[in-house]
Amino acid sequence: MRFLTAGESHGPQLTIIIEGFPAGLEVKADAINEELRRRQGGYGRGRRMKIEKDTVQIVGGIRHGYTTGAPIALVIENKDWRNWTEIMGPDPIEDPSSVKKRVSRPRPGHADLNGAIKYGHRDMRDVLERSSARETAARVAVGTIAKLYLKAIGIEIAGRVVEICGAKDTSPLPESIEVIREKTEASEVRCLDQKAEEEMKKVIDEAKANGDSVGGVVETIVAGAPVGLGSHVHYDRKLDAKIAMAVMSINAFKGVEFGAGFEMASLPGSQVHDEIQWAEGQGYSRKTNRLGGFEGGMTTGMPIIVRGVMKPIPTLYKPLQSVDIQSKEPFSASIERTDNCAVPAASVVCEHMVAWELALAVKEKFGGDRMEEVIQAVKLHRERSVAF
Ligand SMILES: Cc1cc2nc3c(=O)[nH]c(=O)nc-3n(C[C@H](O)[C@H](O)[C@H](O)COP(=O)(O)O)c2cc1C
Ligand SMILES: C=C(O[C@@H]1CC(C(=O)O)=C[C@@H](OP(=O)(O)O)[C@H]1O)C(=O)O
Repeated sequence: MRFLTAGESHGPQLTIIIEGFPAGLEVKADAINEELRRRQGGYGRGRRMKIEKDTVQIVGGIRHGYTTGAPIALVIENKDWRNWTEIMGPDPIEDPSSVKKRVSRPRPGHADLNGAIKYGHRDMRDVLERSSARETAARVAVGTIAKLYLKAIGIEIAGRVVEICGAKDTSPLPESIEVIREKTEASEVRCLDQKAEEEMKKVIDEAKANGDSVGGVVETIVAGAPVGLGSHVHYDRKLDAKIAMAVMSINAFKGVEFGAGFEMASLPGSQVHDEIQWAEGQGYSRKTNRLGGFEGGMTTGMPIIVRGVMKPIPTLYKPLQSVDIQSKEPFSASIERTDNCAVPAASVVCEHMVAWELALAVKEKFGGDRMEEVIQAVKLHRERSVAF
């Protein structure tokens, strides 16, 4: 299974092609739209999100509400495009400077300068249009289909924000994915605890007032993954490593941890490894889940707990020092429309990247051209795991 996306942030649309989902999976546009709505929201977003109202058009591979097994093609329009038609048009224009000045002032922390040097762009718009996290809308659309596929075999996913610039939500995880969803949906920052929410909003407001930006930590929780997704046999078959890559691929993500994560560095083995137990009719489980659902690159059957850290947004209303690539003069970067915190939105993106990697792992282990084949194979594997 694989997917590709194309499209610029201020171009007409995002275009998505996904290959490999079996036939017979129920997919409704509304389900994708609901997840797109979740990604668009969250405290700290900028003016762009007031313009967009992301909705998906299904233009291939799904008929009468079910996948056919053919490649799935999706489109998400950029409503902002109509304000950028001249600047973003594909056709040659006589005098580019009459349309708009080149973007020649790279923002520290964004892709602008590296992309310009690498691809030889004197107008850094040709970098920023594609490096923009606008593309994460496409990933959420793909991830929603992955979530539906996983749900059909008993795997559920939720996400939450655990920190924004030092303001932490230390509340324990509720037992049920449904409760996590309800509580985070009621929160403007997608955390569980109301007091933490107020603190997080405060640090976002303070940063905004100072022309600054903030990052944070998000957590994705997966319940119901069967034992043995992924493999220990080769570096590129370890599922925790693949998930880490998928999470790190989200714009502005700089680190990933599973379970107790970096805290493990200061704990002895007796306080890290999860003791194994067995019960009639239930099979094996762990007494604790400090390893976050993975041993040997394979799922243990315990919930997967993966966290990612997002750096603060690079575009700042109070700009940092940089250099104009035309004049080579130093300057304070020009002020652009921007989010000042996108951690709540990123938590939704993280859920969907994890969903995609799990869907790949399920497909690899269980195969299947039709959904009923997948469902049957997973059921048999679960029964064998309990009886083992
Ligand atoms: C949901 C989301 C929204 C973002 N919004 C902005 C933004 O408004 N302004 C900005 O400069 N960066 C924003 N970013 C971060 C940049 O896209 C990112 O820092 C940039 O692509 C460079 O990539 P890197 O940080 O991974 O190195 C956002 C990231 C995410 C995940
Ligand atoms: C468009 C989205 O996020 C954008 C990500 C982004 C960036 O530099 O990554 C910059 C901003 O775009 P603009 O420059 O148009 O204001 C964000 O709004 C989105 O999430 O849908």
